[in-house]
Amino acid sequence: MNLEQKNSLVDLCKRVEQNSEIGAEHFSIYDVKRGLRNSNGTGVLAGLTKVGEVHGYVVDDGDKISDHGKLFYRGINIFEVANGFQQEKRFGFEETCYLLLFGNLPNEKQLADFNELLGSLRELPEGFVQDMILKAPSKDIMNKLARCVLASYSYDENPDETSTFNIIRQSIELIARFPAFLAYGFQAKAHYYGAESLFIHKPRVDLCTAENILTMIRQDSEYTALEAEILDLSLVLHAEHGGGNNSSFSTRVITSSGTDTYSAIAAAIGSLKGPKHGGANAKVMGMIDDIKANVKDWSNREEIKQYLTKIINKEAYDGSGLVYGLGHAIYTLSDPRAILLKEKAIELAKEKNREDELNLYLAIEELTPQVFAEVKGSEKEISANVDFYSGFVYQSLNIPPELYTPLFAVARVPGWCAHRIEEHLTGQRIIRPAYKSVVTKKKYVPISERS
Ligand SMILES: CC(=O)SCCNC(=O)CCNC(=O)[C@H](O)C(C)(C)COP(=O)(O)OP(=O)(O)OC[C@H]1O[C@@H](n2cnc3c(N)ncnc32)[C@H](O)[C@@H]1OP(=O)(O)O
Ligand SMILES: O=C([O-])CC(=O)C(=O)O
Repeated sequence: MNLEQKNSLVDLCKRVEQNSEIGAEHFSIYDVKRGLRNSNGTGVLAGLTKVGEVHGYVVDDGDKISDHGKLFYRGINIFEVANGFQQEKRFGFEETCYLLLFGNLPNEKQLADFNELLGSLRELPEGFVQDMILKAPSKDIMNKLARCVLASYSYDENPDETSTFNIIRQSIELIARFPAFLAYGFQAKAHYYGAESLFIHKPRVDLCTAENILTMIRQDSEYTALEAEILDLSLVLHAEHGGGNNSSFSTRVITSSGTDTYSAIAAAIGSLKGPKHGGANAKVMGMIDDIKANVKDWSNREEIKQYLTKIINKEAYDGSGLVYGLGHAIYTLSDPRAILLKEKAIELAKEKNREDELNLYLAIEELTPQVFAEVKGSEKEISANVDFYSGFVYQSLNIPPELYTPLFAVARVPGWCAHRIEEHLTGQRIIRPAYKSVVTKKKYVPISERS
């Protein structure tokens, strides 16, 4: 684009800004549920699900009352899910995929068969790595994941059929292949944009999802049992979050049009990438670096508070006014996933000598709600969400930062697929809410008469 074209685009931007102005009063006149939220802060009821349940408050006489967060996968509390497989010293992500997709925990034989099936599907189709990944590397791995999903359409002999069998087949194939999409997308980026040596390790049928990720992203394929165990737990904790989160709702909206699995899952990845959703885990890391660079004494709570005030006042970090990793649409007092990840962060901080850094996270978690209340004069409860400690945990496992949000995507595929299947089986209608037009009616003007 030349300078003249750029300037004319700047003028067009001003025009669209003027033409897009909708006075705040219109939203109350027409009782628009901005962000699909009711006036008391609860979400608009948009559907029914048996996949996941997210509890963050109780409603008493129309008032929203804050509560500690609870998360259920197919009716089972996430704490029980995590304790269950960890106590039995097993990996849990595959069992979680089975639970989310089919509705029940698998017995030993069912889990073994499912693991075998996933193992047999992990390798990418012939030519895929060369043609779809290495020939078009991307600086952003989320973009690469979305493209891998869309490209999978061309490698599927029956991509469009929306029978339950076909959707489940495609879902299992995607769950199996995502670790390779992530690892090879990362290798292509590191090689073509970071001048690193290129290595492509094949997935192994005998390894679980977490182990395959670690083995494929590392040149020496080495990982410790603790690293695999923590990554597996993190995948489990990120696997599902009800039908209303932005990416699962996107999956349901798109599924309701009757389109193919690849289109629906690619859209979900686009949603998850956003900094207010899964992209927040990467934003947290940038924010922590920014705080470290600007707060001289990390143990000085007053200094931290002052900097958080600047962030919320849009005077620091990315100017968005957001303290990333805090706040949630449903959770108020706590996010159960953040509690579990915080436990891991504390363990890892001791082991890796990162306690000073962890103390900074703990201070931000504790002080942000105070600063938020002071600056905004808001009674809204904000607490650490799943994205706050996940980056610290991944960093302690030596996982590169550009993979933090993509790992969230790998984990969420079973959740998205379970919602797609449920929408397909129970939705029955295209999702199509209303938009009230508030534009003044005008006549079409012939081109010769326009100013
Ligand atoms: C996996 C996940 O998606 S978990 C969420 C990950 N996202 C983040 O961590 C980003 C930071 N947090 C946020 O942006 C928000 O808390 C969200 C998007 C997660 C949830 O937002 P909601 O609960 O719907 O709150 P909503 O968007 O209505 O915000 C209400 C007000 O609180 C502010 N607010 C909410 N969270 C924060 C925060 N973390 N820091 C500063 N301000 C915040 C909003 O900017 C808004 O202010 P305004 O009224 O002046 O515009
Ligand atoms: O529920 C939400 O809005 C966001 C979230 O935490 C998730 O999708 O994991």
